[in-house]
Amino acid sequence: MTADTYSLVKPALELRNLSAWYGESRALYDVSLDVKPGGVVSLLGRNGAGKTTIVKSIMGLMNRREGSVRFENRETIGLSPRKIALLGIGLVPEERGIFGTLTVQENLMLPPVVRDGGMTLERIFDLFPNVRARLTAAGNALSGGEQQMLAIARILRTGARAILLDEPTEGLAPVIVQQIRKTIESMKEMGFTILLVEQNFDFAARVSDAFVVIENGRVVDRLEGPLGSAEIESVRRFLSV
Ligand SMILES: Nc1ncnc2c1ncn2[C@@H]1O[C@H](COP(=O)(O)OP(=O)(O)OP(=O)(O)O)[C@@H](O)[C@H]1O
Repeated sequence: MTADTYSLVKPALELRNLSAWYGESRALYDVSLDVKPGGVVSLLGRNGAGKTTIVKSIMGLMNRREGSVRFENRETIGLSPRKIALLGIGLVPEERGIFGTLTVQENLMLPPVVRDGGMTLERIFDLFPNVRARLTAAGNALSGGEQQMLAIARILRTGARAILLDEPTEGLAPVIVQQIRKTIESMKEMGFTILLVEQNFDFAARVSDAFVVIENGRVVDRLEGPLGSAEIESVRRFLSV
């Protein structure tokens, strides 16, 4: 999507004044951001800034959250994580959630289909040939890259239209990171709404339409891509990367 078209499209995922707590401890303060269909928004920020908490809050995984999280015009505050998933939001968590004693095929088929229009296995195997090649392997026999691919692949099968990716490139070799970049680009072309948490700013800068910078549980900056070199420098300085 070009920067011009991106600015005209209505958001699919809209956060307004989202706040969340771990027990008594407040972790998010009035976070507002939009992600459009076919758009990728990256959450940037140092360790402990609150990026994962935003993703967990969108899925309803915090015991207390306030404000508004709308997906395709439906308010999700007050809904259970299961109902939120049924609306078509899928999470690929940082720890990937692959079951080590199940095979790749079993892991792939595990999440329930939530909506029509999920990707067929054939299409998934086109995107992830490694997943097909390893179908009978146990989850714990996979490399980190293969686990990440499987974690993304199984969400695409469910019919989710918005995908929350928490640090998908963490600990992976550059060649795998490039494969994940291609996957995200294909998902964009297919119109998925993607919210990405990334420590790897170079990676995020390449795939994102917009960036939201988080610090101490608050949005401290918003940038629309593609970034100019001055903006890249200032974000880099902020993140100290
Ligand atoms: N289960 C928890 N209980 C209490 N506090 C938590 C919990 N998980 C995270 N926090 C706190 O919430 C704040 C935000 O953490 P969060 O994991 O969202 O940060 P992050 O930006 O995703 O960083 P990282 O890259 O380190 O995962 C931090 O101060 C963290 O210590």
